[in-house]
Amino acid sequence: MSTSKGLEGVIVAETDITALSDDQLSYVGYSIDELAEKAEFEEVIYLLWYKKLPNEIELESFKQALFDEMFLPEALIEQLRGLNLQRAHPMSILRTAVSMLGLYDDDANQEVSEDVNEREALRLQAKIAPLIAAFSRLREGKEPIAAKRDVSYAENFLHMLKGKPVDALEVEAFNKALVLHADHELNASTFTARVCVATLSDLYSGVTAAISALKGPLHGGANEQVINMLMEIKEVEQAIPYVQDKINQKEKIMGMGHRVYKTGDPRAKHLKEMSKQLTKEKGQEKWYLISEKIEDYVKKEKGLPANVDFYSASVYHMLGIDHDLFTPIFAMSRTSGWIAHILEQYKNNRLIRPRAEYVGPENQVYQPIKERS
Ligand SMILES: CC(=O)SCCNC(=O)CCNC(=O)[C@H](O)C(C)(C)COP(=O)(O)OP(=O)(O)OC[C@H]1O[C@@H](n2cnc3c(N)ncnc32)[C@H](O)[C@@H]1OP(=O)(O)O
Ligand SMILES: O=C([O-])CC(=O)C(=O)O
Repeated sequence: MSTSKGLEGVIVAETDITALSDDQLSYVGYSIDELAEKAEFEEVIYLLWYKKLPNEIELESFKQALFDEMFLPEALIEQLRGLNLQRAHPMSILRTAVSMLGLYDDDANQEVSEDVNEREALRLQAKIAPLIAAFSRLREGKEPIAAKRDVSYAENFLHMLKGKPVDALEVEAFNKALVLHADHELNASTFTARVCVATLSDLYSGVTAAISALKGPLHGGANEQVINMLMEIKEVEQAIPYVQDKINQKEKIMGMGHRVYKTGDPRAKHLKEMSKQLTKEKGQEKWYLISEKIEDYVKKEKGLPANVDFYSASVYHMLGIDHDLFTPIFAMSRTSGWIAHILEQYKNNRLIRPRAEYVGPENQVYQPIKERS
């Protein structure tokens, strides 16, 4: 038996959702560069789930269906109030709350089928937006805000979170971030979701498992670490000494490096441009400039490119979003990709059960407890 640490380079599934090759990324054959510039997040969700871009009528009815589910059961809001909202990390709250959402969906008790999955998928994608917005507001002592009819998913989330008007550039930036985070082949959280549902467990279980995996700082949790780093650095001239010191201490620079991309993450340039525009518009260019200095230095010294988590940090900061909500927002977007992969797994399912090579001691003799050292 041969092993591949971290399953690097091991191909474990065929997929028609997302392709990563030669440091390019596409969803169902559409380049991420084009989607980032032109697509609404709702179109991308539809593309990932149904493998085609919707026409006008299909998109309208999909958006309406999402809007119709964009509310939370009252009982769930009451339960959210009782969680340890001030102290628990929002990713832990989200992990628990998405699991709780499943308690209010009768379909989660049904045997897995195409109809059941489709209804659950829509509900979960719709409700995760008011869910994050609601617990964020509740922890600040504010009441949840209802979704607005006839606005995009991106705008609706910002509306439910902030409860005040957002400008067009903010909506554009947020929509772009949602499009860019929507799917990414067999990253750790998506693989986790697929392992979970390959036992024929339900969609809520798959997404809850995926959220748990996304939370870690080597994966989605890195975006919060990036903003913490920028806040610690504070001034542009401190950027290089700070990173030099980290590298000398053999610490990782968050938001840099990637298991698959070696020359660059194709999503990063779009977020970089958004970061540049937003920081300029808001007169806070230093966050972009600090980021750029770190990126250039780590690329030069370690040959590592910025990943998707790097510039999303300054983008979300410019949108006035609490830093500990950055990873939940990643999860909100990635739910679309997790669901696409869960549906693909169900369609062509086989239990995922690899092997491990045993390297521990052998032929040990059981000793009564009193005789053990
Ligand atoms: C959405 C996402 O999940 S994107 C990734 C988000 N995660 C981060 O940004 C965290 C920082 N980056 C990392 O930890 C890594 O680059 C990962 C986890 C993303 C990829 O890791 P792997 O492919 O497993 O690479 P691994 O961690 O083994 O690193 C290989 C070498 O590069 C170094 N390295 C990798 N990333 C970094 C980094 N960000 N900063 C400094 N050194 C790094 C490692 O120390 C290691 O060096 P060594 O060979 O001298 O020991
Ligand atoms: O693919 C990965 O390993 C991590 C990543 O960039 C993502 O999930 O977006």
